[in-house]
Order: sequence, then structure tokens, then C-alpha cells
Amino acid sequence: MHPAKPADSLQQQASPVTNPSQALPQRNLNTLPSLLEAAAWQPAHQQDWLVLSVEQVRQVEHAAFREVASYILMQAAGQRSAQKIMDLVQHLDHRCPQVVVLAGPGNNGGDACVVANALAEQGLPVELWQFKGGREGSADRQKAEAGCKHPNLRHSQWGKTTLQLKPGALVVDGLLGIAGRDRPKGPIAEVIAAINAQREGLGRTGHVHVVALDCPSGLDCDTGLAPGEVLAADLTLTYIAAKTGLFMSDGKDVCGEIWLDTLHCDALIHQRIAQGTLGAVVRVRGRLSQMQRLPRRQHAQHKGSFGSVAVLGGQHGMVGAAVLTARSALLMGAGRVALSLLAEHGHSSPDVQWPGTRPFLDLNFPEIMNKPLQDNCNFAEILAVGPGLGTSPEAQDWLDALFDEALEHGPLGVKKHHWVLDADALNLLAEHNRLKTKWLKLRKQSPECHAVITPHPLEAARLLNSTVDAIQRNRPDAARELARQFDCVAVLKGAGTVIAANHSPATRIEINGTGGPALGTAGSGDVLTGAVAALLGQGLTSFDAAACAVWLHGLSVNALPGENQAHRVSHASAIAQRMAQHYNQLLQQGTR
Ligand SMILES: NC(=O)C1=CN([C@@H]2O[C@H](COP(=O)(O)OP(=O)(O)OC[C@H]3O[C@@H](n4cnc5c(N)ncnc54)[C@H](O)[C@@H]3O)[C@@H](O)[C@H]2O)[C@@H](O)CC1
Ligand SMILES: Nc1ncnc2c1ncn2[C@@H]1O[C@H](COP(=O)(O)OP(=O)(O)O)[C@@H](O)[C@H]1O
Ligand SMILES: [K+]
Repeated sequence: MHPAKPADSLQQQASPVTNPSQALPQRNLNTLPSLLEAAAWQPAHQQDWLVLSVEQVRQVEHAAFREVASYILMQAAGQRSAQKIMDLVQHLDHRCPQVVVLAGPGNNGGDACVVANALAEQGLPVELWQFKGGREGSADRQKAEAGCKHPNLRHSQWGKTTLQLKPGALVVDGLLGIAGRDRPKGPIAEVIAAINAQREGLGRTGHVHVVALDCPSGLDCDTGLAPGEVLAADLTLTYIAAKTGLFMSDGKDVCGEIWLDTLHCDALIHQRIAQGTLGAVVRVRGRLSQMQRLPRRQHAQHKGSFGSVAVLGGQHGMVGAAVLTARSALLMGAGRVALSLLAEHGHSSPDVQWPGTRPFLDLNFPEIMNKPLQDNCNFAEILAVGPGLGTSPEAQDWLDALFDEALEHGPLGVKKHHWVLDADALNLLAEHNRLKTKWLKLRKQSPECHAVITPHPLEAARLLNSTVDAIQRNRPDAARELARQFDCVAVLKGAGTVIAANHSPATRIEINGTGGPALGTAGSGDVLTGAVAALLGQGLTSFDAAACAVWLHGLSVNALPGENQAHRVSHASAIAQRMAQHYNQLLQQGTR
């Protein structure tokens, strides 16, 4: 077997996906020697990736089987995985004392058998554990198992022998593949629990590396949820196409580094996309193509060119939310930013005492103006509505008045607005049909205007009259449905934020790859809202502004070059500052 090769011609063949029509095959699947010889692993987050549902992967598999025997694909998956694993073993800072390969009942187990034999051929001490649950397995799986004859291989039986991990061991997880949707049961659940307990016992110094074949066992590849025991991986080697669940929810915690080998199936995927037979396809964008979306700032431009953003929200006690949004818009390059605070609304009469500065002034950012609602509506091109607004009758009236104001300045009027609706603006829209009707009227009146909504899963559940559980079980569909029902770009926040546009016939949909739990802090969403508004002001379309803002927001807690750890905790003001630093650096790189 060949050691893992760096980029070769096959890697170019696994072409970026931004323009599917350019990505048709240069080589046919029938070139079997190359399918078996040279791996073409690509890491996540550098290139653009298509991310398929399990059903879509199955469709591609079936098409592939018409061109190549399914056993060859299994061989290719196994051999290529073994190459990548050898690469990992060679870079470990210790001699690998033990390789444990776990083979489940399905074809994922077949891949594991191929890997086990290939690693044994490389001289590694391999223990192969079978978990067939009394079944024979598919013909391919049987063939792969029958090929496990190398003398370096030790065959072990769960229940008869005890699995004992040594410090520094390597575990290859071929228990469950894309068919493993429910909580693992029987011996598979037992071995996952045993390995997890032993890993815990061995701690950091005795670190056990786990490599997942196709996906970590116990993870639902569609939802990204792990309903029971799950074998968390340091490295996930996924085949044909990345799967949605690897990029969302529990998937974010249990996949480790994700690498993809398309096994030459790119062309089949792109053909199906071009024919429209694969349905809506989700994408995860790499750094380069995110950077290409960023605006170019020209010397001849001025504050009027970079957008006037009005932030509308901030009831008593929640002024900070609106302030965070305004600050974030300012930091992210909006030309001018103004606030309208509900807390100040109705307090304009001189006999009412307003605590503190009146009208409100952000002393840290005096650049931020303060205007009554109507003035702001005339001033701004971009309205960011909702942070800290509350759902009181006053808030309702306010939003109602705002929509009326905007509707009056319709096609014949002076002003058109781009919108970002967040937080309580969304709760009000969910609660009051009258407001939803006005919103949809607004969208119809000026479809050329950009509109983005940024719900978290609970807000999304209210908007769709659903439950958080149902939303989280199908985040891409929920985002698509939000975009459709509210005639806008929808940003469904959370681990693996989904961005969906209401474009027919094919919905544009992406999952964001950056970010982490450090973003889970009060006001973090308010900061995102400001960033979307600022990018709209700088000329990005609603989809690009939303996707870019989410990406930059996530980068703010990821490790910078030279830092080796992502942030574990943060706070909203720091998120805004770091996001703006990243933005600035990326703009500088883009103009070099
Ligand atoms: N078809 C192809 O083109 C290729 C498929 N490959 C592999 O094949 C895999 C899919 O194979 P299968 O469809 O056989 O699916 P799996 O390998 O995921 O196995 C499914 C079997 O596991 C058992 N099982 C499912 N859920 C369980 C649970 N919760 N607890 C305990 N046991 C459970 C059932 O017996 C089920 O039949 C992929 O993930 C990939 O690893 C690769 O060989 C690459 C090529
Ligand atoms: N565990 C997590 N992983 C990734 N992103 C997260 C996580 N928790 C929260 N976030 C992000 O943080 C932001 C929180 O927004 P939101 O819930 O609206 O908070 P707030 O209303 O306090 O501003 C969203 O962008 C969300 O995607
Ligand atoms: K697996």
C-alpha cells in the first residue's frame, strides 16, 4: 500500500463546488486502479463543500454502482482511509502500541475490515473486533471480512475477550455508518460505552486517538444529534460527500477534524445537481470563497457609501441589547449608525424624568446617534429591528407604526429599506398575524429590498408554530421554511447556523462552519444582527451579508493563526471587537 500522498491530480478533480457546471468529470469512475491507489483527502473549511443528506448520498451511491462494482467502492474507501490513518500514525509523537478496529454489522463494518487488513500489511499490531449481531452482513461485507487474513491481524470477539485499551492506542470506528440513526443498541452500545470510559480513565497523557470511518458511530448524519452513546472521533474520514449532521449540533463536538474523499463521485453529484434530480443541496463554504464575498472599499467612497443603519429596540432594562447591535454595526463598517430606543419613546415630554443622560448617549461610542422612530425611518437605509424590544403593547404599537411608516414610503415614496429582524421583532411577528401580514405586504411592495431574519431555535419554533425539538431535527428544512414563509433570507442560529434564501426553484442554503459554544452568551445574537446590517449597508446582498456576518461572528471565537485553542468563553462586547478585527484583517488581505 502507498503511504498517504499529498495533493495530486485527483485532488484537483475533487473540484470546488461554487460553480457546479465547471466541475464535470475529467476522469471516469471506471479508472479503477486510480480509485484504489491514490487517496484524495481534502480537509473541511478550506474549500467549498457540498453537504448531502443521507438520502442524497444513497442516490449518488446507487448511481455509482451502475459504473463500478459496490465492492470496489468499499475497497477504495477502506484503502484510502488506511492511507490517511498511516499518515496520522507516522505523525504521532509516540509509537502506536495498539490498533483496535471495530467492525459493525453493515457496510461501514466492511470498510473497517479493509482498513484492518491494510494497516496490518503496514506492520501495525491490529485487533479486529466484529459486531455483526448474529448477521452475515452484505456480500461486500462478507468479502471484505474474508480478506482479513494478514498474520498481523488478531481477531477478537466481544463478549469472549475483554477489550483493554493501552495508553496511546488508535481506535478505528467502523461500527455504524450512515444507516445508524437511532441510539446504538446491544453490543455496539456496550463497546462505545466501554471505550468512552477507558478513554476517560486514560486521560490526556494516555490519549487514545479515534478515527471514525464515514461518521462517528452514534451520530445521526442528517440531524447531527446523538440520541445515545456516541464514539467521539479525533478525525472523521467521510466518503463520497460530507453529510449534514457532521456540521451541526452534537456533530460539531464528536467529529474532530473532518476530511472528505469523494471516491471520484463528484461528477455524479454535479450531474444530478445540474439535472435537478438531487433536490436542494446544502453547501459549507471555505475561507477563500467567504473572503470573495467581502465588500471592496474604495478611496472615493465616503460615509454615505457605507450605509446608514438604524437600530430599533431597547425597552426599559434592555437598552443594552440595542446598544450592542448599534456598536456592532459601527465596528463592522457601517457609514452611520443611529438608535431609536423604545425606553425613550413616550418619555419626550419635559416633565417626565429620564434617568441618566437624556436623550441617551453611548459615551463609549458617541458616534452612535439617537433619533425618534420616525426620523430614523427617514434617515436609514437599513433597519435592524428587535434587540431588547420586548413584546409589550407599546412594543407592538411601535413595530406596527414602523411597518406603516415603511409601507407609506412605498414605490412612489422617498425611502426604501433593507431589513434585519431579530429577537422580539420576530416574537411579535409570530404572535400577531396583523404584523406578519404587514411584513409580507412590505416584502411584496419592495421585493428588490433585502431582508434577513435571525431567529434562534426557540424563535424559529414560534415563527413556524412548531417546537424546538422539531426544528433541531431538521435545521436545513426549518431554515428553508422560514425563508419561504417570511419571504426573506433566514438565519437559523445555533451550533451549525443555517442560512437559507427564498429563491425558487432551487433554494440557496448554507451551513456555517465557524463558531463554537463561546458564542452562547447574552447579547451575542444582538452583535450578529448589527453585523448583518452593516454588511447590507456596504452593498452585500441579503444572502451574502447574512452568511458573511455569521462566518465572521463565528471566527471571533475561533483560534487565530498562531493561537492553538479556540475561545472557550467570551462576552458580547469582546465578540463584536474580535469580529471587527477579523473583518479588518480580511479586508486588508483582500486588497493586497
Ligand atoms: N455504498 C457505497 O457506495 C459505499 C458505502 N460505504 C460504507 O457503507 C456505509 C453504509 O452501509 P450500511 O447501509 O450497511 O449501513 P451501516 O454500516 O451504517 O450499518 C447499518 C446496520 O447497522 C445496524 N444498526 C443500525 N442502527 C443501529 C443501532 N442504532 N444500534 C445497533 N445497530 C444498528 C443494523 O444492523 C443495520 O443494518 C457507509 O456509511 C460507508 O461507511 C463505503 O464502503 C463507501 C462506499
Ligand atoms: N453552542 C454554540 N455553538 C455555536 N454557536 C452558538 C452556540 N451557542 C450560541 N451560539 C451563537 O450565538 C448567538 C446567540 O444568539 P441569541 O440566542 O440570539 O443570543 P442573544 O439574544 O443573547 O443575543 C447566535 O449567533 C448563535 O448561533
Ligand atoms: K463509523
